[in-house]
Amino acid sequence: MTRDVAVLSDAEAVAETVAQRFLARMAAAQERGETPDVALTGGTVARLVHRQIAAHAHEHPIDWTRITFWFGDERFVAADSPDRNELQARADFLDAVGATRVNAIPSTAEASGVSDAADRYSAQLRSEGSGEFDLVMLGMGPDGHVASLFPGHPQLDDHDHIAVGLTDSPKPPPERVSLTFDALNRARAVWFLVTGAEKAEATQRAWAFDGSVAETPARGISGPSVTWFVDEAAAGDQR
Ligand SMILES: O=C1O[C@H](COP(=O)(O)O)[C@@H](O)[C@H](O)[C@H]1O
Repeated sequence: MTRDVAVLSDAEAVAETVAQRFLARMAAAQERGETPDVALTGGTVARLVHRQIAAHAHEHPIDWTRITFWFGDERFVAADSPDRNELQARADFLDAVGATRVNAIPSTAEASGVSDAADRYSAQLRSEGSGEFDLVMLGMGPDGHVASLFPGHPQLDDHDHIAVGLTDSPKPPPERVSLTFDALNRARAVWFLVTGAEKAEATQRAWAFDGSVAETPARGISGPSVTWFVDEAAAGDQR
């Protein structure tokens, strides 16, 4: 695994940099004749990134109907709940750019519970995914969680599923669905989007030579190419 770190001045700078890199990456993939699979994340900095993508989309020759979007995790709530990562991403950029291949994790309207939603999403990814994400974007919580894989939770050790459900997320809402590490790591590239001083300790643990995935789930990300886009506050002393 290679790990690159880009330390930018603040969250806006992270959003602008990631958006430009994303647009260039998608244009290049399509130039090669590919239809990339991309896993999106929820979270505060992701929303800034998504809005920057919408603002600059017209500068790049991208056919948005030839990118397949997925979600790394989702809150298991009503389809129209503002807590849905999907709805936020649609509002922030997917609808504006005209994305048509948007694979949402089932809501409470479509699945009987988190396990059912996880099983349905796993089946969808198996049948409609290419088998590898071109890009997975991930936020990281102050506790080191990624997607909805939280410290000390059994989902961290699941190697039998593509997606798993949980009903006891320490961050509300409690019912969620998450891709597993095995699924998230089937990616040509993983980009972490991390900003804010409250993330500095978790960032330090994630980058440390030693440490456990149980304490800091971000350490479980081990795709071939991992890039951290962080602001100075999240980088803390490690700049
Ligand atoms: O709940 C979630 O939180 C994380 C991190 O969000 P942030 O606001 O601290 O950046 C996010 O990665 C995840 O997708 C989301 O469901």
